Amino acid sequence: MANHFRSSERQGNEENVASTPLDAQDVEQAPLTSDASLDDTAAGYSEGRTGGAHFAAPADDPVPAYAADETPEPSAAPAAEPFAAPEPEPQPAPVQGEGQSAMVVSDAPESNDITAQPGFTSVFAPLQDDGSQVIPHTGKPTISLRNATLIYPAQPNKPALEDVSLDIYPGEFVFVVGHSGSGKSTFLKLLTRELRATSGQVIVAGQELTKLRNRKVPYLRRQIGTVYQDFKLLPDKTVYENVAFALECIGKPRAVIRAQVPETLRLVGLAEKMDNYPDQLSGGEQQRVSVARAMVNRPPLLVCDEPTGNLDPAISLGIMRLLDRINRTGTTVVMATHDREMVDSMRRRVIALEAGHVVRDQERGGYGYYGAL
Ligand SMILES: Nc1ncnc2c1ncn2[C@@H]1O[C@H](COP(=O)(O)OP(=O)(O)OP(=O)(O)O)[C@@H](O)[C@H]1O
Repeated sequence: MANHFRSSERQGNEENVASTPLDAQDVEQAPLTSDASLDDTAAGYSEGRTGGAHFAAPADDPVPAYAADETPEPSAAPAAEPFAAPEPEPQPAPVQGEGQSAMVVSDAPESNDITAQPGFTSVFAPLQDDGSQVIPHTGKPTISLRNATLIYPAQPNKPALEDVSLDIYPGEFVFVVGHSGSGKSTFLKLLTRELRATSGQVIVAGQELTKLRNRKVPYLRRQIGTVYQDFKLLPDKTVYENVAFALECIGKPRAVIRAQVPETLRLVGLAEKMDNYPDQLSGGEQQRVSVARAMVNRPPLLVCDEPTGNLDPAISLGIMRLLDRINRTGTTVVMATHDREMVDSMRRRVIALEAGHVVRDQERGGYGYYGAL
């Protein structure tokens, strides 16, 4: 969606990061409530996981300083709780199928699943389900699709998504899985209104996106943080400037930017690298910058498309810890991924797509069997 957010040209040197402690893990504990500007915006944000974060009313937003289709993924919403959830205790591996909802259409056996083999220890074990991860499906969903279909003009006879109906509630952490080409990215693009559904309804933050006027799209996107596999950092801006840019685009005052950007960079463990350029960072660090950029204005919804796709497992764990903590403050997270091990370890809600259809929607689900992807 952010077509002027160019991909950085190198993925960075992972050795440096692999050997460093997961500093995000430590700094993530730092509360984000120390500056008045954040406190000012705290009203309207609900507390804790079960309540989830609320969307700000678009009408209250200032006029955007950019055109709809030039928008980076600005994020604007009231400040969340500090990202300071306690680390969950390691739990015994959950039973496959536990918590499975009635909506399961198919869930093929996982006989090739190395994670099911005796003695296997996941790098994501620290993120294992702590039993508190099922969000009640009550109240107003953050995301609601009703018979949503998306047909690309280049593929008129093969809908990329067809007749998809589902609800995602505030505070949920939802993995979207499926074969390459199954429709995961298309689904995420419907949520951010990068694409408009061909038919059906897509409601995000109480707005029907198929009817939303283009000029209103920036207001929607302020409330959605986005994280992509290829980071999409601006190579000619420093770490600080990359994060600040998201706030500048939505007209935040300089004083707010000066307070909020360093605080967020501290949160993701990059306080020391504020003046570096993206090509001076490892891949994991670049992704932490993009998480910081997505979260700097505390959006109630975070949409992630393969955020760990370019990272090795140890670095991915650092990013997932960060996203997990963000989710535990009440932010709804929807993440497309091919990372079987991560999904199997975390046991959150899993929505599986096949050829544009939802074939499984499972609480505390596993990755499922998709063969080579
Ligand atoms: N711009 C486009 N024009 C035409 N067809 C498209 C376009 N983008 C995607 N498609 C098709 O839509 C279907 C779904 O693609 P999508 O990118 O959503 O899949 P995906 O599950 O995200 O795949 P991957 O895991 O490889 O990223 C595929 O058949 C793909 O070829």
